[in-house]
Amino acid sequence: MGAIISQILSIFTSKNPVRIIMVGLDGAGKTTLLYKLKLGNVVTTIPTIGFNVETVEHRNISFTVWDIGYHHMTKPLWRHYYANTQGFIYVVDSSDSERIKEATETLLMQLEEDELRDVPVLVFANKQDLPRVMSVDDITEALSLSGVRQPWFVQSSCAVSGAGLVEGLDWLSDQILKK
Ligand SMILES: Nc1nc2c(ncn2[C@@H]2O[C@H](COP(=O)(O)OP(=O)(O)OP(=O)(O)O)[C@@H](O)[C@H]2O)c(=O)[nH]1
Ligand SMILES: [Mg+2]
Repeated sequence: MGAIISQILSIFTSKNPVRIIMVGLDGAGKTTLLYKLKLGNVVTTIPTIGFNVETVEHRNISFTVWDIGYHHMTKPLWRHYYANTQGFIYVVDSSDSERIKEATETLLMQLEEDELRDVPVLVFANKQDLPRVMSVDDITEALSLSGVRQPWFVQSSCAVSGAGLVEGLDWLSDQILKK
C-alpha cells in the first residue's frame, strides 16, 4: 500500500526535464556559464568539441542544458539539436564588438528554423566584468531583436562571478511555466 502511495505521489512531484540548447560564437562563455550554474565554480575550459550536457535545477524545474561548441554548430547538425527544444540560450561576448555582426547573423539564421518558432530566447550579454563592453541596449539593437518573432530577453551576465545567471533562468522559467 505504502509503495503504491509513494508511486502515485512521485507522479505528481516528478519534474519533467525541460530541454534547453545553448549556443553562441566560440569563446562567448557557454561552457564557463554551464559549469558555473551546475557546480557553482569556474572550470578551466578548452574550446568545446561536440557538446556538454548537464542538468541544472532551478525553481523546481529541471533544465537539461545542451552547451553546443561553436565549431560543432555546422548547419547540417543544427536540426539534430533543435527537436523538442523548449528554451534557447544565446551567449554573446559583450567585449567583442568586432564579432557582433557575426553573432547577429548566426543568431538570426537559427531563429528562422521552424522547430524554434515559439521557443523563448534568452540572450546572455556575457563578460560584463570586462572594460569597455557593449551594454544590454547596444547588444539588443545590434542583434536586431525587435524584429524577432519569439519572446526574447537580454540579461547582462558574468559567467565567472555568476552575476546575472539566476535572473536569466528566472525569465526562462517564467516563459516555460506560462505555456
Ligand atoms: N572575463 C570574463 N571571461 C569569461 C566570461 N565567461 C567566459 N570567460 C572566459 O572566456 C573564455 C572562453 O570561455 P568558454 O566558456 O570556453 O567559451 P565557449 O562559448 O564555451 O566556447 P566554444 O566551446 O569554443 O564554443 C574562457 O577563458 C573563459 O574563462 C566572463 O563572463 N568574463
Ligand atoms: Mg565551450
